Amino acid sequence: MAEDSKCEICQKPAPQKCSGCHTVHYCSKEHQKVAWKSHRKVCKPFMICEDEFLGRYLVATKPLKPGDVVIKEDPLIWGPSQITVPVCLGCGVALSNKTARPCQKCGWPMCSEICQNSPSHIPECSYTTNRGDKVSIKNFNIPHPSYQCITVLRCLYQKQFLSNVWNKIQLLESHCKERKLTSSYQQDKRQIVEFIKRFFKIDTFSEEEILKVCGIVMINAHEVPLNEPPHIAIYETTSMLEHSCRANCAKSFTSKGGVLVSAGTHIEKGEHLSICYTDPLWGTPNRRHHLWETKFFWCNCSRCSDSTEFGTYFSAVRCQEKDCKGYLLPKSFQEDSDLNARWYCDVCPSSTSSVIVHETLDNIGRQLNSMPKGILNVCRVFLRENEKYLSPNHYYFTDVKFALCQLIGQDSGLQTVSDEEVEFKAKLCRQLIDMMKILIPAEPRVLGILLFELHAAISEIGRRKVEAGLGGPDDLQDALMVSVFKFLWICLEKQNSFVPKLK
Ligand SMILES: C[S@@+](CC[C@H](N)C(=O)[O-])C[C@H]1O[C@@H](n2cnc3c(N)ncnc32)[C@H](O)[C@@H]1O
Repeated sequence: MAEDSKCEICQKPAPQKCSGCHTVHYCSKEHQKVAWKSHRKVCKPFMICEDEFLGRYLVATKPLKPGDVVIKEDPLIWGPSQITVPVCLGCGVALSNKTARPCQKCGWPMCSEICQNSPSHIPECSYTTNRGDKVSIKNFNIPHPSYQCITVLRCLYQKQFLSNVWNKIQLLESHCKERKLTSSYQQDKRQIVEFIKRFFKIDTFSEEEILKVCGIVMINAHEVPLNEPPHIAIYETTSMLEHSCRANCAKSFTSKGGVLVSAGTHIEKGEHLSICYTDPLWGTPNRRHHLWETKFFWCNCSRCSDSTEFGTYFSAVRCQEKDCKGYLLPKSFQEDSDLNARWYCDVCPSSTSSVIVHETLDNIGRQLNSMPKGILNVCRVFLRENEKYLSPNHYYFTDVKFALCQLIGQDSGLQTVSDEEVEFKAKLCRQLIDMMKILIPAEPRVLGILLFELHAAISEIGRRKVEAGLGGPDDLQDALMVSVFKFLWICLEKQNSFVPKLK
């Protein structure tokens, strides 16, 4: 017990602390129960911190294990993506000539009367009604420009009518200063500011205010893949999570658009909580540029700071010196954009200009993009042809191997595939799983898919052994149980909220 731990209720010495947040103490179970009614609203396994470099971020207040729920919350605001085909503004589902019915008040196409009356639709509905003319949308097959301003408009509506929500939104990072220098800022000026002022005839908000909200949406909105097309949402706490290319938390969404953030690794008390804002299976230069272009920071996370990416050589190319088995990497990816930067071999003294390495990588990337998808042989040829240039775990290879291990046996069933092919599938899955555990341990979907494919291959190998009289049914059962268990464990997410136990 910390010397000054006092009971929240009676201020007597408190030997026990709340196991939910580890930040409040009680003298007894009884007093914890008394406090729970109000404490449950603030009991969270993290605290909000702030510094000049990161802005606000979250820090664990107690050790967390994989699967522990960290945040569960509904959006502050949700709306359509900036570029979208016409969608229902009540539920986000894509509309067609057959399913769309105009809102009787404002004309925006909706999917049902329930959605027409949904609270989410109030902002654009009331601004359109005040404007006088109804909206008329006839073409449902192509992106419609009118939707570009909806999410921004929904935020601005909060400023006018719901100050408690607005107070939370306006605290979020907007990167106005950095955005001013970008083409997307000029585009937002033309397409969103002008539209709000001309079409909706709204004068309440200044150009600066509207552009700040555009920035808040760009920096903080999460894509919610519940429908096709996905919608976007801003969350009060989840939007404060910092980024890491080797994140320790994973996010998923409830069927109503709420977000659930859970620990993806063992997290120590005092550790920063993070999610990955970009595609963690892109190479380091691409991830870092994407983060700069969309979120305005150069990532210096533990993965970006180690050019070998924890010894996986995920972004490395092979040294081309005769008989050398080494890999080339820059001293640091932070300096790789420098025109004079070089990539150095980890075995021999040679080095190559970064410009030449990137040219080679761009060529291979173009080859990969133009490849027909879903064809086993095409994948194999790609791996064979580029073996001499890329490290075995290279991100281009990872992409193709990930496709390959799903493709083997996909068409006509694994039973029809040769023994070598099934063994190859199992080997690929194991290689990828080992690497993903190092690179992206909190990413349950990728690991889940790989474990599922591995389980299919192991089960087929076992079936063949039993059929040939080479292995006992116990071997098969064991192999299956291990992989099925792992797969289920990864996929399950705890969603219960309960009174935390006293420790
Ligand atoms: C979604 S917001 C996170 C919340 C934000 N810190 C705030 O105070 O509102 C994303 C912004 O946080 C900062 N940020 C997040 N992760 C970062 C990281 N790993 N390194 C540097 N800045 C980061 C960047 O300014 C980024 O644009």
